[in-house]
Amino acid sequence: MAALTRLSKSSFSSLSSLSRISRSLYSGFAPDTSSHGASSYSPRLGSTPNLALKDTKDRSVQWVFLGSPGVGKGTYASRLSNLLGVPHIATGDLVREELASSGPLSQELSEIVNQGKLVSDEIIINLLSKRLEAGGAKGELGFILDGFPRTIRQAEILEGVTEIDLVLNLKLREDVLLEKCLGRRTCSQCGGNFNVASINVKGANGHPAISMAPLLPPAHCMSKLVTRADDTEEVIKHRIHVYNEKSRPVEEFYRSRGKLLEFDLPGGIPESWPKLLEALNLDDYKEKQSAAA
Ligand SMILES: Nc1ncnc2c1ncn2[C@@H]1O[C@H](COP(=O)(O)OP(=O)(O)O)[C@@H](O)[C@H]1O
Repeated sequence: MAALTRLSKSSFSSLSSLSRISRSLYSGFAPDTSSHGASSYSPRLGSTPNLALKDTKDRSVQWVFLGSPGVGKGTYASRLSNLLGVPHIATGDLVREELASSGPLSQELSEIVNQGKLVSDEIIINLLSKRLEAGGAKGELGFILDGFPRTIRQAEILEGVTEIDLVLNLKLREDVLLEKCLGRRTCSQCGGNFNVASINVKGANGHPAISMAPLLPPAHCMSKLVTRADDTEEVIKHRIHVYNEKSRPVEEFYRSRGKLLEFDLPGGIPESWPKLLEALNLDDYKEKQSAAA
């Protein structure tokens, strides 16, 4: 009980700080339609008939990416962030930065992350608030959030402070998720993310066959590849379990608000990226942008 009171008190202060940051982030800036054209953008509604998008004239997109560990949230969020000119904010990256900083939280975080558990809502809200504040100071507008919200409580806090336009739910078979996580590598020098897994899974139980070529690094990164400490088989399985238990309900949270766009990945990047752009009604986005310029 005492812990609950403590959590709600501290979450309240984090919430007001996120709220304050969010307000300062979106007020006082002139809309910049030159780089991202958000004012004219609205996804096709095919698979989500109730998707009701806010008119985003005064700011850029505010999207959330959901999906199990290993599904490719980072890959596609980062590509879309480049395309739309909005920051890709991954709370997993914020946690890893904090871990690497050897700050006061790093020991506590490393134990939680390396066991595949979720960091407390309070810590995550704090890290995210700081990131949004830094972005606000640089004039960032809009965001693509990856890995947040991961609990209903985080979703409620986010809903209390700002409007989310679209929630993209990326989906992939669970056996493929495990292989993909085991194949993840990062270049310790340039920070690039790669995947050495070569996936060829036959169709079974109503699931179609799926093939994904590895995403190999350039030769100069090859000798500098590292594996995340939490990408061991045991920890990945636990993270997938935690996702199903704690984060799956977040899908329903947004589905019931008509904001969820489901996307089944048909394969690797070459097959999935064009189909994703099509699902988001962004397939001719670049052409429209240059025609309007
Ligand atoms: N929104 C969040 N809430 C709680 N913990 C989080 C959140 N985002 C990231 N984390 C922590 O950081 C770890 C790594 O996150 P992430 O890079 O998103 O991994 P993945 O999606 O591959 O599981 C998570 O296992 C969790 O411990």
